[in-house]
Amino acid sequence: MSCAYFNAGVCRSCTRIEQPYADQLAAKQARCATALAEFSRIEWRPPVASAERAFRNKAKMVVTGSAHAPVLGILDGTDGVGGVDLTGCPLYPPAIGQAFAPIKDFIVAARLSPYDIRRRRGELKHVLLTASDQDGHLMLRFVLRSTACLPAIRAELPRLLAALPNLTVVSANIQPIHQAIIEGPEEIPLTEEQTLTMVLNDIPLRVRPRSFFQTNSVVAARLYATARDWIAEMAPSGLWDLFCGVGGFALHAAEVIDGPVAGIEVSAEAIASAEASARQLGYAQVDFRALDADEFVRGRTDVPPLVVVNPPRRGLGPELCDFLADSSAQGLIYSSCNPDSLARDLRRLSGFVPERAQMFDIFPHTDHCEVLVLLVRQAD
Ligand SMILES: C[S@@+](CC[C@H](N)C(=O)[O-])C[C@H]1O[C@@H](n2cnc3c(N)ncnc32)[C@H](O)[C@@H]1O
Repeated sequence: MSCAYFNAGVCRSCTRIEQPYADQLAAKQARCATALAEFSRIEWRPPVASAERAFRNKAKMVVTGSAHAPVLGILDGTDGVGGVDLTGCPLYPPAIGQAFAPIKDFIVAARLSPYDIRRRRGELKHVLLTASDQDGHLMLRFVLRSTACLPAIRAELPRLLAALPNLTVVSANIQPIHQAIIEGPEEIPLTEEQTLTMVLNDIPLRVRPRSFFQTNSVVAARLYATARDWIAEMAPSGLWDLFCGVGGFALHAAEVIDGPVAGIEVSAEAIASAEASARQLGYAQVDFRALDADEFVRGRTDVPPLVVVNPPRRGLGPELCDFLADSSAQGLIYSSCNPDSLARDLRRLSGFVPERAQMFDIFPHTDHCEVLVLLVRQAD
């Protein structure tokens, strides 16, 4: 695949884009297999490929330029003020690509001055845009230094909503800190609707402004469907989904097992979304709770036969690994976005043998990927 931004040397985010996609996939698979080489019983299933373009459901654009001529893209790396326009990035689907021009018009009309990192002046830091694949509905978040320009945003918003009829969720995130972190803790809704529904394998997953959601919906759907198949094969009488987010694994699991399913996640907002999906699907056997995973497991003896875990990049950590190793769980399904922390955790999960793994290319043209591993308790 060819990208004009990469070829011009102005964006190097897709570090592997010059490599033919089949070679990228093989290299990524080899890197995962190398990271887990010590687990010799693993049977690797064929990697799951992505579309090469238009696969990203989320755009995170830094805003630079001026209130009269805003630039949406990335910093140009020179003085921390100049930016590169990336609105034609081929990773975005049409629903996202076509929304950038009306959003720029809105920034001009509302006179939102881009945040100037060097002078520490200006208000608008980022524009975050998410699209649902099915209907092209959009969620737009303005990351602002303060609430100062909210009246101007509110005044101009009806015109933006008229220009983008698929724009159903708008919010402002207040990020007063002068740091390279994208989001702050305060989210101010600007539309009544604050949920974007992503339907994956006929399961409605409800994404709110601050929820984690995989950035490649098509490959994420394959990931959840594969986990559901592996769960069905093991036919457990109950299941925990730790780090469940808006409930992707738990809601897929509930389709194929009879017993209780618990989903645990630290974000109360994500849990509210997961509960709403369970209600919509009529799944009374699924119980979602907003808790820290370590806290949830501490002292428990009622561990179900199968546990699904999908932690952030840092992995499970020693406490959770030791708890699971000492528990009565007979199987584990570990979905990881970091083969290194995955390998470290697998080493610590004594008593479990990794038997099967599959790589899902959620992030084409980069070195990142998702790996799903099935671990089975070893007979004494
Ligand atoms: C990689 S995401 C996975 C989300 C979900 N399984 C999915 O498929 O979208 C990791 C999730 O773990 C949550 N998380 C982070 N630390 C946590 C903790 N200590 N306890 C419980 N959940 C946590 C994050 O909020 C995030 O939703």
